[in-house]
Amino acid sequence: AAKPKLFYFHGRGRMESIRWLLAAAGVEFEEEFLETREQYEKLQKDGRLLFGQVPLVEIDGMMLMQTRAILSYLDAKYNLYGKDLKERVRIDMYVDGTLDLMMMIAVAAFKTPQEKEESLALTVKKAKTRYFPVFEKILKSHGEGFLVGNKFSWADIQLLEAILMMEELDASILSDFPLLKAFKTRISNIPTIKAFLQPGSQRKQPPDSHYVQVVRDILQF
Ligand SMILES: CCCCC[C@H]1O[C@@H](O)C[C@@H]1SC[C@H](NC(=O)CC[C@H](N)C(=O)O)C(=O)NCC(=O)O
Repeated sequence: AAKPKLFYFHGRGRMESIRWLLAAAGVEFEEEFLETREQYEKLQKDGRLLFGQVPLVEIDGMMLMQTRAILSYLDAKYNLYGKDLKERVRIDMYVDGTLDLMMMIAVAAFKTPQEKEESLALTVKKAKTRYFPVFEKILKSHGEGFLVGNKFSWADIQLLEAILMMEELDASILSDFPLLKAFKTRISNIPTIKAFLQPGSQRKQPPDSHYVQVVRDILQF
Protein backbone atom coordinates (compact mmCIF):
# COMPACT_ATOMS: atom_id res chain seq x y z
CA ALA A 1 0.00 0.00 0.00
CA ALA A 2 1.06 3.57 -0.59
CA LYS A 3 2.73 5.28 2.35
CA PRO A 4 0.66 7.87 4.22
CA LYS A 5 1.45 11.40 3.01
CA LEU A 6 1.46 14.34 5.44
CA PHE A 7 0.86 17.91 4.25
CA TYR A 8 2.01 20.58 6.72
CA PHE A 9 4.64 23.22 7.40
CA HIS A 10 8.21 22.13 8.05
CA GLY A 11 7.72 22.23 11.81
CA ARG A 12 5.87 20.67 14.73
CA GLY A 13 2.58 22.54 15.15
CA ARG A 14 -0.44 20.31 15.09
CA MET A 15 1.20 17.64 12.88
CA GLU A 16 3.96 16.55 15.26
CA SER A 17 1.74 14.18 17.31
CA ILE A 18 0.69 12.50 14.05
CA ARG A 19 4.35 12.00 13.11
CA TRP A 20 5.01 10.52 16.57
CA LEU A 21 2.13 8.09 16.34
CA LEU A 22 3.05 6.85 12.87
CA ALA A 23 6.71 6.51 13.86
CA ALA A 24 5.85 4.63 17.08
CA ALA A 25 3.63 2.30 15.05
CA GLY A 26 6.58 1.66 12.73
CA VAL A 27 4.74 3.14 9.75
CA GLU A 28 6.83 4.95 7.14
CA PHE A 29 5.32 8.17 5.86
CA GLU A 30 6.04 10.85 3.28
CA GLU A 31 5.76 14.60 3.82
CA GLU A 32 4.95 17.54 1.59
CA PHE A 33 6.06 20.76 3.27
CA LEU A 34 4.09 23.92 2.72
CA GLU A 35 6.68 26.61 2.12
CA THR A 36 4.68 29.09 0.01
CA ARG A 37 1.23 30.64 -0.08
CA GLU A 38 0.83 29.27 -3.63
CA GLN A 39 1.15 25.66 -2.40
CA TYR A 40 -1.54 26.30 0.23
CA GLU A 41 -3.84 28.03 -2.28
CA LYS A 42 -3.41 25.16 -4.76
CA LEU A 43 -4.47 22.61 -2.12
CA GLN A 44 -7.50 24.80 -1.43
CA LYS A 45 -8.32 25.32 -5.10
CA ASP A 46 -8.05 21.57 -5.72
CA GLY A 47 -10.64 21.13 -2.96
CA ARG A 48 -8.27 19.08 -0.82
CA LEU A 49 -8.71 21.06 2.40
CA LEU A 50 -12.12 20.44 3.96
CA PHE A 51 -12.10 23.56 6.14
CA GLY A 52 -9.22 25.26 4.37
CA GLN A 53 -6.83 24.03 7.05
CA VAL A 54 -3.85 21.72 7.57
CA PRO A 55 -2.88 19.11 8.93
CA LEU A 56 -3.89 17.12 5.91
CA VAL A 57 -3.06 13.40 5.80
CA GLU A 58 -3.53 11.29 2.70
CA ILE A 59 -3.98 7.66 3.80
CA ASP A 60 -5.92 4.56 2.63
CA GLY A 61 -7.34 6.47 -0.32
CA MET A 62 -8.74 9.20 1.94
CA MET A 63 -7.87 12.88 2.51
CA LEU A 64 -8.11 13.31 6.29
CA MET A 65 -8.30 16.63 8.12
CA GLN A 66 -8.71 17.60 11.78
CA THR A 67 -5.81 16.52 13.96
CA ARG A 68 -7.88 14.63 16.56
CA ALA A 69 -9.83 12.74 13.90
CA ILE A 70 -6.61 11.74 12.16
CA LEU A 71 -4.99 10.63 15.42
CA SER A 72 -8.08 8.60 16.35
CA TYR A 73 -8.10 6.90 12.97
CA LEU A 74 -4.40 6.06 13.17
CA ASP A 75 -4.34 4.68 16.68
CA ALA A 76 -7.40 2.51 16.05
CA LYS A 77 -5.83 1.31 12.82
CA TYR A 78 -2.52 0.45 14.51
CA ASN A 79 -4.15 -1.00 17.60
CA LEU A 80 -2.86 1.56 20.05
CA TYR A 81 -6.29 2.34 21.42
CA GLY A 82 -6.81 -0.05 24.36
CA LYS A 83 -8.81 -3.26 24.53
CA ASP A 84 -12.31 -1.87 25.22
CA LEU A 85 -14.34 1.32 25.57
CA LYS A 86 -13.34 1.88 29.17
CA GLU A 87 -9.64 1.83 28.25
CA ARG A 88 -10.34 3.88 25.13
CA VAL A 89 -11.98 6.74 27.06
CA ARG A 90 -9.07 6.87 29.51
CA ILE A 91 -6.63 7.02 26.63
CA ASP A 92 -8.72 9.84 25.14
CA MET A 93 -8.71 11.76 28.43
CA TYR A 94 -4.95 11.46 28.85
CA VAL A 95 -4.29 12.31 25.21
CA ASP A 96 -6.47 15.43 25.34
CA GLY A 97 -4.60 16.54 28.46
CA THR A 98 -1.19 16.18 26.80
CA LEU A 99 -2.52 17.82 23.61
CA ASP A 100 -3.70 20.82 25.68
CA LEU A 101 -0.22 21.10 27.18
CA MET A 102 1.57 20.81 23.82
CA MET A 103 -0.75 23.27 22.12
CA MET A 104 0.15 25.88 24.76
CA ILE A 105 3.77 25.53 23.62
CA ALA A 106 2.91 25.55 19.92
CA VAL A 107 0.73 28.66 20.18
CA ALA A 108 3.32 30.49 22.30
CA ALA A 109 5.66 30.48 19.31
CA PHE A 110 3.35 33.01 17.65
CA LYS A 111 3.29 35.47 20.52
CA THR A 112 5.50 38.51 21.05
CA PRO A 113 8.75 37.76 22.92
CA GLN A 114 7.36 39.16 26.18
CA GLU A 115 4.04 37.29 25.94
CA LYS A 116 5.84 34.14 24.74
CA GLU A 117 8.12 34.11 27.77
CA GLU A 118 5.17 34.59 30.13
CA SER A 119 3.03 31.91 28.50
CA LEU A 120 5.88 29.37 28.39
CA ALA A 121 6.56 30.01 32.10
CA LEU A 122 2.88 29.40 32.78
CA THR A 123 3.02 26.23 30.69
CA VAL A 124 5.94 24.90 32.74
CA LYS A 125 4.01 25.73 35.91
CA LYS A 126 0.89 23.94 34.63
CA ALA A 127 3.00 20.90 33.69
CA LYS A 128 4.54 20.77 37.17
CA THR A 129 1.39 21.48 39.18
CA ARG A 130 -1.40 20.04 37.06
CA TYR A 131 -0.40 17.61 34.33
CA PHE A 132 2.70 15.76 35.54
CA PRO A 133 1.33 15.11 39.05
CA VAL A 134 -1.69 13.45 37.42
CA PHE A 135 0.45 11.11 35.31
CA GLU A 136 2.85 10.38 38.20
CA LYS A 137 -0.18 9.33 40.28
CA ILE A 138 -1.58 7.16 37.49
CA LEU A 139 1.71 5.30 37.12
CA LYS A 140 1.93 4.94 40.92
CA SER A 141 -1.66 3.83 41.45
CA HIS A 142 -1.58 0.83 39.15
CA GLY A 143 2.18 0.30 39.17
CA GLU A 144 2.40 -0.79 35.58
CA GLY A 145 4.75 0.17 32.85
CA PHE A 146 2.11 1.91 30.74
CA LEU A 147 -0.64 4.45 31.41
CA VAL A 148 -3.57 2.23 30.42
CA GLY A 149 -4.24 -1.50 30.63
CA ASN A 150 -0.58 -2.35 31.11
CA LYS A 151 -0.24 -2.18 27.34
CA PHE A 152 1.57 0.34 25.15
CA SER A 153 -0.98 2.81 23.77
CA TRP A 154 -1.36 6.20 22.09
CA ALA A 155 -1.48 7.77 25.56
CA ASP A 156 2.09 6.63 26.28
CA ILE A 157 3.36 7.99 22.99
CA GLN A 158 1.83 11.42 23.55
CA LEU A 159 2.96 11.65 27.15
CA LEU A 160 6.55 10.96 26.09
CA GLU A 161 6.24 13.58 23.33
CA ALA A 162 4.93 16.09 25.89
CA ILE A 163 7.65 15.22 28.46
CA LEU A 164 10.43 15.77 25.91
CA MET A 165 8.86 19.05 24.78
CA MET A 166 8.57 20.26 28.38
CA GLU A 167 12.20 19.30 29.08
CA GLU A 168 13.21 21.59 26.20
CA LEU A 169 11.67 24.40 28.27
CA ASP A 170 12.98 23.24 31.66
CA ALA A 171 15.57 20.44 31.70
CA SER A 172 14.92 19.63 35.37
CA ILE A 173 11.13 19.54 35.07
CA LEU A 174 10.96 15.83 35.99
CA SER A 175 13.05 16.25 39.17
CA ASP A 176 9.95 15.76 41.38
CA PHE A 177 8.49 12.94 39.25
CA PRO A 178 10.60 9.76 39.59
CA LEU A 179 7.98 7.51 37.99
CA LEU A 180 7.72 9.81 34.97
CA LYS A 181 11.52 9.75 34.69
CA ALA A 182 11.49 5.97 34.58
CA PHE A 183 8.54 6.07 32.17
CA LYS A 184 10.48 8.39 29.86
CA THR A 185 13.45 6.00 29.77
CA ARG A 186 11.26 2.94 29.25
CA ILE A 187 9.14 4.38 26.44
CA SER A 188 12.14 6.07 24.76
CA ASN A 189 13.76 2.64 24.48
CA ILE A 190 10.90 1.08 22.53
CA PRO A 191 12.73 0.36 19.24
CA THR A 192 10.44 2.33 16.91
CA ILE A 193 10.50 5.34 19.25
CA LYS A 194 14.24 5.02 19.84
CA ALA A 195 14.72 5.23 16.08
CA PHE A 196 12.46 8.31 15.86
CA LEU A 197 14.54 10.02 18.55
CA GLN A 198 17.75 9.57 16.55
CA PRO A 199 19.10 12.56 14.59
CA GLY A 200 17.99 12.52 10.96
CA SER A 201 14.52 11.10 11.69
CA GLN A 202 11.35 12.90 10.57
CA ARG A 203 10.90 14.41 14.04
CA LYS A 204 10.81 18.20 13.79
CA GLN A 205 12.72 20.87 15.71
CA PRO A 206 11.12 23.35 18.16
CA PRO A 207 9.44 26.29 16.37
CA ASP A 208 11.93 29.03 15.48
CA SER A 209 11.40 32.51 14.02
CA HIS A 210 11.79 31.18 10.46
CA TYR A 211 9.02 28.63 11.01
CA VAL A 212 6.75 31.27 12.53
CA GLN A 213 7.40 33.64 9.61
CA VAL A 214 6.69 30.95 6.99
CA VAL A 215 3.40 30.02 8.70
CA ARG A 216 2.42 33.69 8.97
CA ASP A 217 3.26 34.29 5.31
CA ILE A 218 1.33 31.25 4.12
CA LEU A 219 -1.71 31.78 6.31
CA GLN A 220 -1.45 35.57 6.11
CA PHE A 221 -1.98 36.23 9.80
C1 LIG B 1 -1.14 25.23 17.34
C2 LIG B 1 -0.19 26.18 16.76
C3 LIG B 1 0.85 25.47 15.90
C4 LIG B 1 1.55 26.44 15.10
C5 LIG B 1 0.82 26.93 13.93
C6 LIG B 1 -0.54 26.40 13.85
O1 LIG B 1 -1.40 27.08 14.74
C7 LIG B 1 -2.22 27.95 14.01
O2 LIG B 1 -2.06 29.23 14.45
C8 LIG B 1 -1.76 27.83 12.57
C9 LIG B 1 -1.06 26.54 12.52
S1 LIG B 1 -2.05 25.15 12.15
C10 LIG B 1 -2.70 25.64 10.66
C11 LIG B 1 -4.15 25.92 10.81
N1 LIG B 1 -4.80 24.68 11.15
C12 LIG B 1 -5.70 24.62 12.12
O3 LIG B 1 -6.00 25.57 12.84
C13 LIG B 1 -6.33 23.26 12.26
C14 LIG B 1 -7.30 23.20 13.40
C15 LIG B 1 -8.06 21.88 13.39
N2 LIG B 1 -9.03 21.90 14.45
C16 LIG B 1 -7.11 20.71 13.57
O4 LIG B 1 -6.97 20.27 14.71
O5 LIG B 1 -6.55 20.20 12.59
C17 LIG B 1 -4.69 26.38 9.51
O6 LIG B 1 -4.60 25.66 8.52
N3 LIG B 1 -5.22 27.61 9.51
C18 LIG B 1 -5.67 28.16 8.27
C19 LIG B 1 -7.05 28.73 8.46
O7 LIG B 1 -7.68 28.39 9.49
O8 LIG B 1 -7.45 29.50 7.58
